[in-house]
Amino acid sequence: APPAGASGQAGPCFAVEGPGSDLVCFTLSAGASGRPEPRCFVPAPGRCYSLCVPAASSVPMARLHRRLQQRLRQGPFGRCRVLGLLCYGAQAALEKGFLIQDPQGGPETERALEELLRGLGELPPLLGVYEAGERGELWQCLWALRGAGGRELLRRARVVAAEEPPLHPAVPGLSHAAVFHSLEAARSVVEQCTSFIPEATAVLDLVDKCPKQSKKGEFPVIVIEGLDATGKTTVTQSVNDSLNALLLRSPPACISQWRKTFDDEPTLIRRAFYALGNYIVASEIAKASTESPVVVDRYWHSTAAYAIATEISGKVQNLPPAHHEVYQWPEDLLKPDLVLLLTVSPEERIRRLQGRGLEKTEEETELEANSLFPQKVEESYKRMENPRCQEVDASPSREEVLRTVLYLIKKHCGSL
Ligand SMILES: Nc1ncnc2c1ncn2[C@@H]1O[C@H](COP(=O)(O)OP(=O)(O)O)[C@@H](O)[C@H]1O
Ligand SMILES: Nc1ccn([C@@H]2O[C@H](COP(=O)(O)OP(=O)(O)O)[C@@H](O)[C@H]2O)c(=O)n1
Repeated sequence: APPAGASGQAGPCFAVEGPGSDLVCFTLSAGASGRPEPRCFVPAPGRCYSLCVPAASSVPMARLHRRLQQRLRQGPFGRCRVLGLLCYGAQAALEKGFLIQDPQGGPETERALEELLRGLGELPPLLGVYEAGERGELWQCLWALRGAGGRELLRRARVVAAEEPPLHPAVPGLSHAAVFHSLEAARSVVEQCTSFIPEATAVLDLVDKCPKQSKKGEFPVIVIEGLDATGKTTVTQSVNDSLNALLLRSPPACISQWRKTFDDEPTLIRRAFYALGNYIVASEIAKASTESPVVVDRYWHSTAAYAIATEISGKVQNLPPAHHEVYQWPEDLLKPDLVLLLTVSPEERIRRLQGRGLEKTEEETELEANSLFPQKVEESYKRMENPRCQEVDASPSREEVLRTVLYLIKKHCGSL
């Protein structure tokens, strides 16, 4: 049965993300009874706060979430621990936000949060304040900020522990917020960005110049996928030489100069950019495959696997189950003949990363630091369907990996 909130109606549930691999879940109860509160997230004698915004696939909300995230890293919040928070529930749509743990308590953090919220415009997010009761029980007060420095208490309810939901709360929203299954869906997100990202117009112009519904030519199209430093560049280049093929990559060169700009944007916008890149590459593949075999370094599977792994916090088991819609190839995107997934052990991958010694992006650093992340990317790759990824052990020597890859290409694509 759904939990009863202070109003007696079905209330929201919350999932605190990290720092461990498990979600800490809680819900609200009007009465004094119920299971014990999840102690772990309120540091005694400190205080704890929450902020949430709708996680709908709306550009303004995605930017608001990003803005809050950036502000919570600065100034008066420096002493606080900020954790991801998902608010989900019986009827309500998913909300995403933050749990802010202030180890010292005191009025400064609350004041700073109020100030932050008042600076956000007309309808700022609600502020949740968590405090211990007389018998050590935990209460959540939900405040709406009003004009002239006032605020209104919307609800006061007991915080009680809840079971982790069978499906990670972010899973149902993935197809709208991070994994795009049509050109139109990705295009409309980037279109909403033209007023504040000038490069968005240039990306859309390039996309609109591509012929719609590109069809593959008669030559085979082979995609090479895998985590960073598994050997994709090495393999694609040598396969290319051996087959006299054309080498393409996603994102394509024509939009690569804007990657940094879009990488700094929230997930919704960032993933829409990479999704559009795949449609541009599709038109390049269509053209090239009428003349020679084509080898592609990363394509839709990368876009989807990285998006899923970044959005789903915690352990590998939190990923959407096999055969979920997020793992299905978009119907309007040109399909390759063969997709090979290069895999190496984590230790070997770190060795290759270090050997290469390039400057690292934020995401790549996370890849190394948080071993759950690459596991989730790789597992997502393995769950992809139609076309699926065929795994290739890429730990042997360069020559041997090339031999295996050429053998598989020959087997699947016939004589070249
Ligand atoms: N089979 C292999 N054995 C040993 N080192 C390899 C092998 N394949 C690639 N490398 C090295 O590992 C590093 C990463 O390879 P690279 O092809 O750049 O990977 P990716 O394109 O997947 O990021 C490079 O320094 C490369 O020379
Ligand atoms: N088709 C693609 C290619 C890259 N990407 C993103 O770009 C990152 C990796 O790109 P990269 O160019 O650094 O990869 P490497 O070929 O250097 O390993 C991933 O973390 C994805 O977030 C994507 O989303 N879709």
